[in-house]
Amino acid sequence: MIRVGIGYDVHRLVQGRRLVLGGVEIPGELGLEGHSDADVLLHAIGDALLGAAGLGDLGRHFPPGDDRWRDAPSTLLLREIVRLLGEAGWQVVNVDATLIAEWPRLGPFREEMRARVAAALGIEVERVSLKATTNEGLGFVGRGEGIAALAVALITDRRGG
Ligand SMILES: Nc1ccn([C@@H]2O[C@H](COP(=O)(O)O)[C@@H](O)[C@H]2O)c(=O)n1
Ligand SMILES: C[C@@]1(CO)OP(=O)(O)OP(=O)(O)OC[C@H]1O
Repeated sequence: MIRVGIGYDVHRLVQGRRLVLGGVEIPGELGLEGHSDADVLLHAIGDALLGAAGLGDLGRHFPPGDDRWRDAPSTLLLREIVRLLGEAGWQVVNVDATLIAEWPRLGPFREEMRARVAAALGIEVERVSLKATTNEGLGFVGRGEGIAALAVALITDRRGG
């Protein structure tokens, strides 16, 4: 059995917050607002994995009112999601995600992000694909008010997937 899931997330760019994307802190004046570290890329990947397994979404497992997740690294959330999938008999085959942001450019950070995502998921880095696009100056992403991310994940119940 294999199953596929999709994830989407958005966080607002604000002053006075760290910018963490794909588990990597990116220097700059603006960061993402949220209850956790607001790593929008990892949240999209986490939702895709939960969706593939039919296990709901991030808010179900990590409620925003719960102090345990305040400023929590989203790599921790991903590890917990992989644990939940494992309990249900699933393992990750691959993930593919797209960052939608005018800034920062993904290029300089892509390989470090892939390595961190792969480590959090417990899979080889070759199974993690990270891409980016701008929003061509359009809408809230285009105005630099926020960053969005989309992800797709494939999971299997077979060892070695
Ligand atoms: N935050 C981003 C956005 C884009 N890129 C790279 O630029 C290419 C062109 O983007 P367009 O939105 O103009 O199509 C895109 O394919 C990415 O390679 C990026 O690295 N980081
Ligand atoms: C990750 C959680 C954890 O409290 O909070 P946020 O960092 O605000 O992220 P979001 O994607 O808005 O919602 C999911 C939450 O469960």
